[in-house]
Amino acid sequence: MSAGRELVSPDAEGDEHTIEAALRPKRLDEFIGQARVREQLSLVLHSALRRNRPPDHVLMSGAPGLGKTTLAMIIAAELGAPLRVTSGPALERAGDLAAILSTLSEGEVLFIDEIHRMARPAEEMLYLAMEDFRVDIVVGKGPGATAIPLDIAPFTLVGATTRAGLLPAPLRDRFGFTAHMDFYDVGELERVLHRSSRLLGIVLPDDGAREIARRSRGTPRIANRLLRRVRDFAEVRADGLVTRDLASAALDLYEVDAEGLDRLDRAVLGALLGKFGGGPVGLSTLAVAVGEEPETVEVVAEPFLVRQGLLARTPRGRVATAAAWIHLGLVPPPDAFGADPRPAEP
Ligand SMILES: Nc1ncnc2c1ncn2[C@@H]1O[C@H](COP(=O)(O)OP(=O)(O)OP(=O)(O)O)[C@@H](O)[C@H]1O
Repeated sequence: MSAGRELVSPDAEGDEHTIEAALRPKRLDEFIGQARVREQLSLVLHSALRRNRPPDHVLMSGAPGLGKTTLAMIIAAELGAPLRVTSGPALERAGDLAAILSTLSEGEVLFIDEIHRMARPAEEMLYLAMEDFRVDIVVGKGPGATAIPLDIAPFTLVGATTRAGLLPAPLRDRFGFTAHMDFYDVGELERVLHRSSRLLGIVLPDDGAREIARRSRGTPRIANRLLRRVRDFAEVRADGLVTRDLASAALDLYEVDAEGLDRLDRAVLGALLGKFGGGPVGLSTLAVAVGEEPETVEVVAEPFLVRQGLLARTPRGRVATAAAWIHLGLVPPPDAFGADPRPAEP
């Protein structure tokens, strides 16, 4: 993987997990942005605390790196409850989930990341556990198999998914509250950066913070990562002060462009324009053209490109907008998606 690609990938890599843990807000009032989600969640949690009951199960959906894991930890901290963490791909068999559910303590928060990737038998076991705090342990095989019901302690499930649309309806319906996490705006990312720079001991003037925030793809994880790379650059090439010009030079070096597009984003747009005349083209064809998995293009690149108004999803396939042509320094054809249909002024 190239340096540029790693830098703006929204997934955490290597030592980053340790640094992320140190930078995570621990309580709801430290959590920046997502105002609506914060307010809704605060009500859910406080009313549960008043009733002295575990709150409803919570589903969080949104792109990688927006703070879903952080919020799950905050939920447990606000409830004063222990937290158990697992992920959909780790739950291959019903027994994997039964082992966790049967050892939960009362009120514990169970966080399942990537819940849409859980295997079917585990998913079915989860329905009953969420609704009735019960699991059926199947003993034996074939016609002689019997299900032994086992009560489990009332718990709160917090599920996270980058693809809410892939969750089967019976699972989605069992969550009492769904938090839709959106990309952060530049102002919110500036606050994330100021907070992180204080924790990391980096001197970050406002204009430097703004420049990094603008290029962070609306994602706190990327903002924190760019901050560290810009800090390295500032220490080696300057006096450590992260000014706007310095941030801009550092991020140019790392191939993060002025709108925060990374190599994959530019490859997707470049293929769309260069190979398919702006589209429409199907997701898998586009993914093959850039040498990536369709899921990577769909989950990592597309949501940001759509949000930036550079790509549109249409019933006939992916289409580059007029703004995409302009972003890559090209002249959009008159029939480009989103082009102004009026003739130019004489
Ligand atoms: N609202 C926020 N305020 C401050 N920092 C945040 C916020 N949201 C996320 N972060 C920072 O971004 C990093 C990534 O967040 P987190 O791991 O919670 O994302 P995620 O959505 O769970 O990602 P993934 O789905 O890829 O695991 C954390 O280190 C955290 O410090």
